[in-house]
Amino acid sequence: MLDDVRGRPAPDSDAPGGAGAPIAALATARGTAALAVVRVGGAGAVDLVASRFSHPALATAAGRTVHVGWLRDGAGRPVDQVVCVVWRGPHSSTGEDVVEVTCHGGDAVAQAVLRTLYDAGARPAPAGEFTRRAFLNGKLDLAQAEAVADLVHAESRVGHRAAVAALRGRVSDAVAEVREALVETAALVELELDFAEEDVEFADRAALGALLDRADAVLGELLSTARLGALARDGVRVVLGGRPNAGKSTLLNALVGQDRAIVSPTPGTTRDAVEAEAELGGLRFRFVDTAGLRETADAVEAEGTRRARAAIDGADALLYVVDATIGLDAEERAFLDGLAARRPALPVLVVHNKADLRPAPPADAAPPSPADAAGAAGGAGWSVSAREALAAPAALDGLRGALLDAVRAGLAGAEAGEVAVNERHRAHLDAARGAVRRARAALDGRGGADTLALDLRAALRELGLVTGAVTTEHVLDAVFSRFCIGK
Ligand SMILES: Nc1nc2c(c(=O)[nH]1)N(C=O)[C@@H](CNc1ccc(C(=O)N[C@@H](CCC(=O)O)C(=O)O)cc1)CN2
Ligand SMILES: Nc1nc2c(ncn2[C@@H]2O[C@H](COP(=O)(O)OP(=O)(O)OP(=O)(O)O)[C@@H](O)[C@H]2O)c(=O)[nH]1
Ligand SMILES: [Mg+2]
Repeated sequence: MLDDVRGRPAPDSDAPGGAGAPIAALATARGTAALAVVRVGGAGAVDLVASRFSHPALATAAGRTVHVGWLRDGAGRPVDQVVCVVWRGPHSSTGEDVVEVTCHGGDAVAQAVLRTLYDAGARPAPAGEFTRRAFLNGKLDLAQAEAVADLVHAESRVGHRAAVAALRGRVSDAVAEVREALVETAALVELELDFAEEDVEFADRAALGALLDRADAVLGELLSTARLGALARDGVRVVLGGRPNAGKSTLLNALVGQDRAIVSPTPGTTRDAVEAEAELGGLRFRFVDTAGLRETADAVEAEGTRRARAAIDGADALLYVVDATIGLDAEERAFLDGLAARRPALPVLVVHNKADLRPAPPADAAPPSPADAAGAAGGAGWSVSAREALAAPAALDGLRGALLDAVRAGLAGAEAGEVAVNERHRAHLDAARGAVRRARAALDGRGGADTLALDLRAALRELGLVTGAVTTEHVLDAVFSRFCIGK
């Protein structure tokens, strides 16, 4: 069942610590730090903090004022010297009264401050509760609220930019643009429905078609950013695969500049997948070293090989490492051809390693081009010495650049716009586009205005689910469960 949960009155209870009591939570990370911030929010928040503050006049403080004093526990013992920032609703981040208590950092102080406030009648804030209230009070729409979680979790420059764009309402604005086109279309179509018996066509079908095409185009643009959104949030998973002893583990260590994976001259050294991260072009790359691919009677190594294949199947890109003194054999070419057939969009770079063991190429030999490198089995690939690169990380810059280019090639320029929708948005936008296209087909077939109207309503509902104009408790729980306590 759909319902608009905004504006619904908060559950009422005046009991201290009860459902209507102010909520309190640590807003900063745990652990040793110079300062920690405890947030208290909801009706009565200012009175509650004032009851434990050395200056009781805090209770009548105006919004956006700062007060220095001592927080005392119920027995009057000093807990900490603190700074209180008072926010009066509706001019606060949540729209309600909020007091921020900045105390000294460290777990013992922050916990003592929290205990004092709970003792005074506050109740612990559930995860995401502050942002949920900001949404319910109309301070943020749902896409903006999600951006708050994305901002906090962003681990790369691109992820940060995408979250800032969404917080500023760029996803919501694009959705609103589609929404307006559809509302206009729907109004014209519904008008026609009312007069259906008189067989009057009010709506200019060409104009309706243009509105639907516009909606389809904007939805397409938004959907094209979903892949960037996934990579910005989860990182780019690059698997290092290849024969045993090709130098995969050495290459992993060289790429991330850390001694992460065990290297040895014995083929079959790596068994479990080993992960290490590095930032490249503003994206977080997660490199995954795997067991060498070969038939083996050793049960443990065979399991490693199975995991290696599974890792390749789940990869965003593959660095296929080859010992250049041996080259690619027929079985490997067949494997890479099969992979290219199964996952045509997977960037695959063939890396010819141990170049130091090969005689230097003639001076006039052309350097490998990214186009060659990207071609799977047939490509000339990249020639590197992972071992030498351990001491000279810049030696791999060409390979890094080619990898980044190959990954970016699959993003259709989405990075430039900064907007990057998340998986939840993608599902609703995709459903909305499906409905828009059904509406377009109904229009083209000069089909009944009644199915057209249904399709338009379905599309509008999906758009509403992105921004939270339409929502359910289930959607809100799914969104806000991703938040940390205190957000
Ligand atoms: N100390 C502190 N820093 C913080 C936050 C906070 O709550 N406290 N934020 C937590 O999210 C973020 C800033 N977000 C905020 C969003 C709105 C309002 C606010 O007071 N809005 C009012 C007034 C708007 C205006 O004058 O422009 C309003 O919407 O009515 C405050 C902070 C990040 N930094
Ligand atoms: N000369 C030379 N030796 C290398 C190079 N890269 C790796 N090696 C050596 O090749 C051997 C195997 O290297 P690893 O990195 O363990 O190879 P691997 O592909 O991870 O092997 P498995 O884990 O068994 O699949 C080690 O003795 C490395 O020192 C290189 O660029 N040049
Ligand atoms: Mg290895």
